[in-house]
Amino acid sequence: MLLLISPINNEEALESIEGGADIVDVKNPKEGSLGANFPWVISEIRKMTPDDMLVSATLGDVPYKPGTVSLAAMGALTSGADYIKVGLYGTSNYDEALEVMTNVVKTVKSNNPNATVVASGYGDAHRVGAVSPWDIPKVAKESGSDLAMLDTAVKDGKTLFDYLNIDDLKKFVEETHSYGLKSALAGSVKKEQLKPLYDIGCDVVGVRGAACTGGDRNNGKISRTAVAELKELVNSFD
Ligand SMILES: O=C[C@H](O)COP(=O)(O)O
Repeated sequence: MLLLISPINNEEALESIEGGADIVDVKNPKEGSLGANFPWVISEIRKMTPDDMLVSATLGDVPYKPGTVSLAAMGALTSGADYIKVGLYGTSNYDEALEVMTNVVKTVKSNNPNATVVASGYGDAHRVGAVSPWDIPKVAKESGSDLAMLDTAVKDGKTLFDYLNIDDLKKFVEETHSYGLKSALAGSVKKEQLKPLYDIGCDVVGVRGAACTGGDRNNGKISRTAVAELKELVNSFD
């Protein structure tokens, strides 16, 4: 299981790299759960990240505006991201989510066939009127995305496990795998929740809060010690 860590700036990116993250996921929590950061922040982090380490960028908790989101995808790509994550927030159903993702995939793959596209839904989609988490694997598959992901839309201390139990998450991972895609799970994931996610075959776990000082995704900062502890724990499962 790969460890994706979400820094907001160069300083936190360095901590993520030194701590041993597998994927450095540039994000801007001020703009939401999958808030987008600025192109120059993505470029700077790409420059400081070793070539063999993936740099991910979130396009935001995106609206149902396929053209706008496609243009954002192009921006992330040209800024150096290898991994493009789309938070399907403003898409309220399967068709809308598929339309957005199909256009993002077209944009990304026609410019860099090796780049990875992640279709992300939310375990608590019902709280914000977003597309159901159960539609995400099929949206990922039909759009040509590489991963189906779930995070949480509202960061109020509740975790992904407050909305989906381990059997639900297993179903999500298995459906995703049945399409030949990889799965990613996030949402205020705690240290003790890593093993259950590993056991159900989750391919990528996304973390910010648990990698920050005080476990606080907003007021804390990513620390290399916390990242290294998470990484060591994940490695111990193999
Ligand atoms: O992609 C993963 C997110 O950054 C998770 O953040 P969080 O652990 O604070 O919910």
